[in-house]
Amino acid sequence: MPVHRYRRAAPQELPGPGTPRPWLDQPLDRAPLWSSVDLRDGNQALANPMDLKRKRTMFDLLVRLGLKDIEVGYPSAAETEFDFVRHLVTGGHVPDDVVISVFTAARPDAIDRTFEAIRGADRAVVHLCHATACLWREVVFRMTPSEVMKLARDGAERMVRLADRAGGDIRFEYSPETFNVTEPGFALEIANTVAEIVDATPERPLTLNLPSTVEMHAPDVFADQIAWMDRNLDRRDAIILSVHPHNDRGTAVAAAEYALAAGADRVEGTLFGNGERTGNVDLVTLALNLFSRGIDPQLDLSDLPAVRQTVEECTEMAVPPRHPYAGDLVFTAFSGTHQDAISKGLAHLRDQAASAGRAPAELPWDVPYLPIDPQDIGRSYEAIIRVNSQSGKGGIAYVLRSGWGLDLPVELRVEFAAAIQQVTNATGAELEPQRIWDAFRAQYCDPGDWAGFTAPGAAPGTDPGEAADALLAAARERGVYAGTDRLDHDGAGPATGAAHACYARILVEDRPVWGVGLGGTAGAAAENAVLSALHRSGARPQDNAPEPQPAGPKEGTR
Ligand SMILES: CC(=O)SCCNC(=O)CCNC(=O)[C@H](O)C(C)(C)COP(=O)(O)OP(=O)(O)OC[C@H]1O[C@@H](n2cnc3c(N)ncnc32)[C@H](O)[C@@H]1OP(=O)(O)O
Ligand SMILES: CC(C)C(=O)C(=O)O
Repeated sequence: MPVHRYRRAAPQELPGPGTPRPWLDQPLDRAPLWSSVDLRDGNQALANPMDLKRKRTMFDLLVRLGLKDIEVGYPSAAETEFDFVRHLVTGGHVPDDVVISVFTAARPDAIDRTFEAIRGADRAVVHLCHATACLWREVVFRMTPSEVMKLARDGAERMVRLADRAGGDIRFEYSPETFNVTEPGFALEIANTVAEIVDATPERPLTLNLPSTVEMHAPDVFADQIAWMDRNLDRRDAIILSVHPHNDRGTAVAAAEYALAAGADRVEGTLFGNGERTGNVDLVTLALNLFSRGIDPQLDLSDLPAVRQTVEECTEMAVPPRHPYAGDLVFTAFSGTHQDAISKGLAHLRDQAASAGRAPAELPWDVPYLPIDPQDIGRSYEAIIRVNSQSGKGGIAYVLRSGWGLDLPVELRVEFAAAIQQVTNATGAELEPQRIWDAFRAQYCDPGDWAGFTAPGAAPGTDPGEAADALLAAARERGVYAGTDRLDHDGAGPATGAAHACYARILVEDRPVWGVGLGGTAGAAAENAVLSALHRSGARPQDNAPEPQPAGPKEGTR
């Protein structure tokens, strides 16, 4: 690896050692101002940029989620971009509490076209942007620092002139693109200059947006850069300090969280982090990180699967299975010990709720391995536990409980889990819940040759213990000597097609054998359980039975 080709970044100097760095030890305690750039930064990174219909779908979604600050496009870049802004402005599609912003490069033609796009708007933000870092100045613009300063000046002055003429409440955003790799003194000077030109005041603040256009530093270094700007800007009270983290190092979320704690007021990002290269900071993750710590994110993410579906349709890109909060697998455990802990945690929550006379959803969430309750964001418990060779009895029992309402006795769980592990070891693949259920029924709920065997004179609806004893007594008449070792009965879930379940362990020549029965009554379930156990034991009813031998039934333990 040619490591010599890369340089270590000089960290941002903050005055004096021991200067407080609240981002290192003070967690966020409120939601920031959110700004979505899905329709601009997200859109410009798509293979097929959104057409008008997809843009509108995305816009409506952002509004529904509660975004009040939405960058809707780059009107001078393409026809669709321009037309979409006109569609929103002339159609009156921007709700009263939402402000749209439009992006422009610092070029006179681009700025003019941007103002054409928002003509007639009651209010809008014009977002001026150009790179400021040395590499961009020298290689891309081929300009000196003072020429780049002039680019900013000219752009800002032109915006102010056009805004004066436009009428409406037009405000400004300025982004020194590549801020994070710009010399801090130059970034500060150019930001102060723009704030002065637009005459930023607390009543009409400038949004100063500081991007890590290409994320190059660790999150704490970015936070130091933000803190330094926060502490040194001339008109800090007239500035909405915004960050725009990209995710090249995979730390955009951490960088945004630190930057907010370091003094930023606002964060620009996209849903699920779509954007250039590795993407923009993911607003969903940021918001749900706040939510998971008991802070109202001020965004409605209560139906995250629907949000994801719309975003996938608009971007034509899939959210990966491990994506925080939204991915298919992020609330799923395959591994046995995790499954065991999750199912115990869920049962504990249910028990707590029952004893408090409340619904589980009303209690504080504290379930091992699950940072939030999937149901709080519109996800279900269905896929929490999936079974493969890494799974254990807890997970398998969970599948039968959640899908079929069967709560297996612990010893039966162990036995059945061993059978399932043989299958998963052999196939090396996941076993779907339906196949687990099929295997369970085939193994434990089949009376085989004993089907239709009845105890003479047994009344329907008999008590389960009596029903089992009566059947075993009848079996003795047919030469099969067995006694009940254990009998547990319980309700069964609707998916079983029966109201009752019974788990019978009988002793056949001192050999314990489990059988499971389902039935419309507890007695019928017990009979079916005993018959299945008899069948599993290998014993067959004989027509000419020898003398019956007594067998001592024992009490059930549940
Ligand atoms: C960090 C960001 O995300 S910034 C937003 C980037 N978004 C996009 O690029 C998507 C929209 N597309 C564009 O911007 C297109 O490049 C267009 C259509 C607007 C312009 O296209 P073209 O006029 O053909 O220019 P092209 O993109 O090839 O070249 C860029 C030129 O603009 C200059 N430039 C680049 N960024 C800026 C800027 N922010 N302000 C002023 N000039 C800029 C470059 O130096 C270059 O100048 P040169 O021709 O003198 O060398
Ligand atoms: C325009 C700016 C904010 C940007 O998108 C970036 O620097 O990544």
